[in-house]
This record gives sequence, C-alpha cells and structure tokens, in this order.
Amino acid sequence: VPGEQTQSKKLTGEQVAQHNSRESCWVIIHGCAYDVTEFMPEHPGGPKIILKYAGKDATEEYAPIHPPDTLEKYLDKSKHLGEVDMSTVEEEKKEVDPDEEERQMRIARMPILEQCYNLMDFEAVARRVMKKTAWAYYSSGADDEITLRENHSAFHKIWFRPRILENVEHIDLSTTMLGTKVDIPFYVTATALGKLGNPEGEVVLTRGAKKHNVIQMIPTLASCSFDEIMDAADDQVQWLQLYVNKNRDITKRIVQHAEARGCKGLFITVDAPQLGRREKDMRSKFSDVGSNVQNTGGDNVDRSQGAARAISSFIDPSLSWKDIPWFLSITKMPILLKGVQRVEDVIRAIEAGVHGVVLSNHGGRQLDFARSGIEVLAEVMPVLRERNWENRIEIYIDGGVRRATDIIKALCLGAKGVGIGRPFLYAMSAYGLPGVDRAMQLLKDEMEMNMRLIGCSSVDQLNPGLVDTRALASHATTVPGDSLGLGVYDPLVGPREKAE
Ligand SMILES: Cc1cc2c(cc1C)[n+](S(=O)(=O)[O-])c1c(=O)[nH]c(=O)nc-1n2C[C@H](O)[C@H](O)[C@H](O)COP(=O)(O)O
Repeated sequence: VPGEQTQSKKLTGEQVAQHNSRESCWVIIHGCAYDVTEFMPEHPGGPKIILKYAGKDATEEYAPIHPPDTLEKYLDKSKHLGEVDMSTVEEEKKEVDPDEEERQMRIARMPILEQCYNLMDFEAVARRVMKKTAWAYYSSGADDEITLRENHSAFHKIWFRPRILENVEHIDLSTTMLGTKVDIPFYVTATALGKLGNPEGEVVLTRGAKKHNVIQMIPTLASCSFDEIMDAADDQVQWLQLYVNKNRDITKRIVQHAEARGCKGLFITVDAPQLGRREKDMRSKFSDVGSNVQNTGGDNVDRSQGAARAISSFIDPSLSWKDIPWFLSITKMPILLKGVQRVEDVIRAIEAGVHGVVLSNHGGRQLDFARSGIEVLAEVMPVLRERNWENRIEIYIDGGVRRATDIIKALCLGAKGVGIGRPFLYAMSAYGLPGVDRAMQLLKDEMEMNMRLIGCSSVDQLNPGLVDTRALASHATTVPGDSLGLGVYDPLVGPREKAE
C-alpha cells in the first residue's frame, strides 16, 4: 500500500475507513488491517457480512466464528496491511439494543451455579442468558425437531430391572475408550463454534475434560484453532472429529497433523453430507445482515442454514465406503464412523475395517425422524451378538444424554460409552469452566448413586438383563408443546415483529 504506511507508522482508523466499499474493502481484525476486496466474493458467509464492517473493526463479529489462524491460512500475505493505531479508530456508536439490555438484566439475576442440580438446569439458564443467535445455533434441531426431542425421550421408554442385595459399597465408574482409561463412561462430543457461547471457546471444555479425566472430541468447525485446543490440553487424551473436505489433500494434512499432535482417535462424521435445515438458527440470523437467510441478493453462497452451513460448504457429499481404505492408509489412529444409524451399516463398518462407530443422528440436527442412538443400539447389539461380533469394534452412542441413568442404559445395552454435547455447551456458556466442572461432577454423583441402586459396583457388570426395552420402538411423537417447539412454531415472534 504505497504511501499509506511506512514500516514504523501504523495505519490510522481514518485511512482504513476510506476503504469501505465493494470496490475497495478493508477491515480491522485484532488490531490489524486486511484488504478483503478480492476475497469478498468467495467468503463462505457471503459478502454482505464483510460489507457491514467495511472500513471498520470487525473483531467482535469475526472472533466467535473463525479460528484465530484463519487469516494466516486463507488470506494472501499481500493483503495483510499491518497494524492499526486503535486509538484512532472511531468507536462504533452502539445503538441501544433493548434485547441486549434485557439479556444483561437476566444475567445479573441468573441463579448461582450451586442452584444447578442437573444438566437440564444448565439448559434452562443458558436459554435465558445466552445471545439469541448463540442459543439458536446450539439448541437448534432439524425441521420439526422431532428427532431432537426423541433423542432424550427415547431414554424414558427404557425401564430398569435392578438387582438387590449386591455389595455396592465401592463403586468404580472407570472404563477404557479406544484403550484410554477414563473416570466415567462419557466423552465431550464435537460441537462447532464454541466461541458463540463463551469467548474462550472449546479450550474451556478441554480444561473441564482434564479435571474429570474424560476425553474431548475436537470439532473440525471449532472456533478455536485445532492447535490452540491441543495446546490447552494438559497430559490428556483428545480425539478429532472430521468433516471430510472435497479437497482430500487438505483432509490428509488435517488428519496427519492431528496424529502428529497426539490425537488418539479419528471420528469421521458420516451423517452430514449436507448440514441439516435448522430453522431456529436460520430465523435468529434474519436480523443479522451477515447471514440474511431470506437472501435475495446476488450472493453465490447458500446461507439459508445459518452460520454453520455457510462455513461448511467444504464438506464432501461424495464421501462413500470406497474412501475408507484411503483413510486407513493415511493414519494409524483408530478410525470410527460418527453418525451411523442402522445395523446394516455397522456390519459394513466392521467389514470395512474401521475400529468403531458412534450411533448418532447428530443431536437431531440432520435428518428429522432419524431414530435415537439408544434405539439403534438396541437394534444393533443383538445382531452382533448372534455373529459373535459384539467385541469386534467399540460402539458409542450420543444424543439426548442428560442423566446418568441414560449413560447406564446405554452401557447395559452394550455401548462402550456415550458422547454428550449441548449440556456442556450450555454449562460453559452460562457459567464458564466452573459450569462445565459442576456439570461433569453432577453426572459422576448421579452415576455413583444409580449404580448402587441398580445393584452394580462397576460398569463391566452392566448388561441387557438390567433393562426392559419393550417400549423403545414406539414412536409416539410428542406434540411440540415444549420450549423448543413454541419457539419453532411461532413465526410471528421473529425479530421484525418484535421490534414493532
Ligand atoms: C449441539 C451441536 C451438535 C453438533 C454441532 C454443533 C452443535 C451446536 N456440530 S455442527 O455445527 O456441525 O452441527 C457438529 C460438528 O461440527 N460435527 C459433528 O460431527 N457433530 C456436530 N454436532 C453433533 C454432536 O457431535 C452430537 O452428535 C450431538 O450434540 C449429541 O447430542 P446432544 O447435544 O443432545 O448431546
């Protein structure tokens, strides 16, 4: 940028502000200016969100959605214009947002952490104190959110057949997952965009997992960079969740870097060749020009699924069984398929040589009317036992796990462990690390008590004889009278109407 900045002098806010159009667009991110004029048309989130911040400081909007190394990785060095003297940057006049004022009041009055007695309490608090877009993104399920609700209600169709007069003085909750000893049979599953809920993002979950000796699955679409999350680990085991990129060189680089950094498992997500249609997420984006879901402009990016869809256009819908040998050839990490939803595919996975599966429907965020992981588990294990294959691979489930009894039911039916998503996001968003810590401790306390009451002193004693699953296949879908449903079915409370 000849003449506008000598090596020693920083750019001024005024200089940046002059480049505020499609023809010449500069933005400020973390105190540095970037020329994004040529990049704008390729931005996965579309040009509008960039134009909204043309000539201005975009850091607040940028940080929750993009890992810190994004600009290093994807914007040509010639477009890195150097540091800006932030004292010369005009503060954005923030018009008073009544919603935000109300939210701050709810935060001031939120319950103290000790008043959270179970994982649903964290959801109730998070719904009140999180930013609307963050709540919508985390809580969203696909379409009518039937599967989202079924995931948890399916556990209510399984009843216990507890044993009595067993010595349950000492309870051991520990088990192994892919050879790693963990203190309790759950892991923190991969959930994208952690900084939407907490400015520190996924590293908060890393610290919580360390404290309770559970495993964290690192999401491809994390807000933090992969290396940030690995660096935040303290002698603990982490896995990688992978969305497979159309560009297999990028995928190979990500996988081999994860292995080199010490990841102990590769979980290939197979239930999202396209991200599901999450209307709450889309609706909440309506007021944000950056991902205007009623896109009428000339954008070339389909942003009608909110933020995740926009940043996930790289996902390869052509991924198929024929790719598995290639994955087995590029890494020594155990490979598991995340998002398997019927026994035929579990058998194919075993025959394909993978090391495990996660029976999952992506937390109800993908195909609506997909069955719950726990129901698929009840279908799979008897078929594997018939073939003597139940120990050929490790089988996990996720979706709707909110109580230790849900974990126990899954292990009784043959799961090695369960993945938990939203509860830890809500705990992190509402209370930070102390929230995650308490959520994990509550599960441990519940688990110890319920193991005693079911008459088992260690998880290897859990077996199908301890549960009655006869009601599991009845799919009486609940009328969406619950909080999620009310939000979904009442289009008249969209932001425009609210403002009037
Ligand atoms: C709640 C949530 C889940 C996401 C998630 C983001 C959120 C906010 N994202 S998503 O943006 O693409 O949908 C991912 C993801 O990055 N990759 C993935 O494999 N699963 C993703 N999942 C699914 C997750 O790994 C579990 O399957 C699901 O969360 C388990 O259900 P519960 O939330 O009820 O525990």
